[in-house]
Amino acid sequence: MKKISILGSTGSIGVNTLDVIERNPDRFQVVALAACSNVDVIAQQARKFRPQVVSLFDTTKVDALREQLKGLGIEVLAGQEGSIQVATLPQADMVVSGMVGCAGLVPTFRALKAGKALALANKETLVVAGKLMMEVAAKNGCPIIPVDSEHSAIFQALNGEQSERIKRIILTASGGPFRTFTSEQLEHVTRAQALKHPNWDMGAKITIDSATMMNKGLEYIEAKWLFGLETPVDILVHAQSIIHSLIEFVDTSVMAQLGMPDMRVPISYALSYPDRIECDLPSLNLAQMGTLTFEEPDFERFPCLQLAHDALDMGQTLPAVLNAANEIAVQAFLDELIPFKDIPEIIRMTLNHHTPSAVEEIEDVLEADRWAREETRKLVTVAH
Ligand SMILES: NC(=O)C1=CN([C@@H]2O[C@H](COP(=O)(O)OP(=O)(O)OC[C@H]3O[C@@H](n4cnc5c(N)ncnc54)[C@H](OP(=O)(O)O)[C@@H]3O)[C@@H](O)[C@H]2O)C=CC1
Ligand SMILES: CC(=O)[C@@H](O)[C@H](O)COP(=O)(O)O
Ligand SMILES: [Mn+2]
Repeated sequence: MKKISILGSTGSIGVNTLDVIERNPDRFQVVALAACSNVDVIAQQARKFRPQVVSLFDTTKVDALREQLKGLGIEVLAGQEGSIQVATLPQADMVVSGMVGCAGLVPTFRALKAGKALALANKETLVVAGKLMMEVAAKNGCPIIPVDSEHSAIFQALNGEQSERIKRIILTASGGPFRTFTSEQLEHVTRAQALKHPNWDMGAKITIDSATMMNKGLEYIEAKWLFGLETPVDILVHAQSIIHSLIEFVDTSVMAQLGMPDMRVPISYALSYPDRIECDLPSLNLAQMGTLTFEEPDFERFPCLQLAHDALDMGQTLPAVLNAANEIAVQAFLDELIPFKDIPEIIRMTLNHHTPSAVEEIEDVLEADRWAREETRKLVTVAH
């Protein structure tokens, strides 16, 4: 029985993870859950899965959660310390990192420090602190099994081969809801349009990231940390999200992983790796699908792609600043304070205002993150 702690249990990744666990009660057991403020959902999850520990980041909500779980013998914790306890619970064999944004960094890092196997969905942790995360995982012998669909595809296609045998990774992108929009059309897109991903049902932040294609920029950085900074990563637009990514090996042979766009597949794989478990989900029917299409990405219409490439190339604190600026700009767009096209502009300005410094420890990342949030908020206020 594999014992699982879930960071971000109330979100899209968390709920899909619990669905996989519920379908496999003989294999997996939930030992701890953490979320931010969603009392009702985490309480309902706790009543159903009976973890030892639950935690809410929002300390003002904890009394309400304690009230709902009274008499069940479940320990209720709060704040970042609570998330860390969920991430490091001695009984947990594996931690699913499914919080959104840099908020997941410290608990995820602490899970690795505690020697936990990591099922990683929270790509932002690798974007902001890839070097530190990979170092601590290597030092403590912790496997990082990617949950992000593209990185799960690459991991599966690699099938244990050495990364040195990879010629290049081909990271697929749906292109998002605005794949065919002109630059002029992008000036007038609405929040509701941006929240309609063509293929995937996900949380709001990543859905907007897909619309700006910052998601692919973040995934480019994520792939570099997971599969080798020297490995070339090309982005290929594939509107149907059926081929989840490909690897070209040095002999030009190409391996791909395909499947219906359903996160329960990469989640099942990460939880059961190196095994595979049966999933009672619809099979891929390529004949019914008919056509799969491929295009080059457009770095002009989707400037976030270039911003992410440049931030990784320049290194130091720039990826952390890129990420924080993106989180604030995306939230400002969701709050209807700025138009869609301001998202990359505001991120670019924040990056330009930043004096990069070395990242030696997590506190350096957190400091850059704090600075960038404040700077971006000022830019949002000016733009509004
Ligand atoms: N959704 C998907 O299909 C995919 C997601 N990912 C990645 O997975 C991560 C999660 O995405 P998704 O599930 O869509 O996001 P959601 O917005 O749906 O869920 C976010 C989760 O994080 C929790 N959370 C947010 N802030 C904090 C905090 N400060 N402390 C503790 N918990 C917090 C939320 O709690 P609460 O509900 O209480 O606010 C919620 O449980 C992201 O990094 C995303 O890029 C990657 C591939 C696919
Ligand atoms: C499901 C998943 O992994 C998301 O990251 C998804 O890939 C988003 O799609 P695009 O960013 O390709 O639009
Ligand atoms: Mn993805």
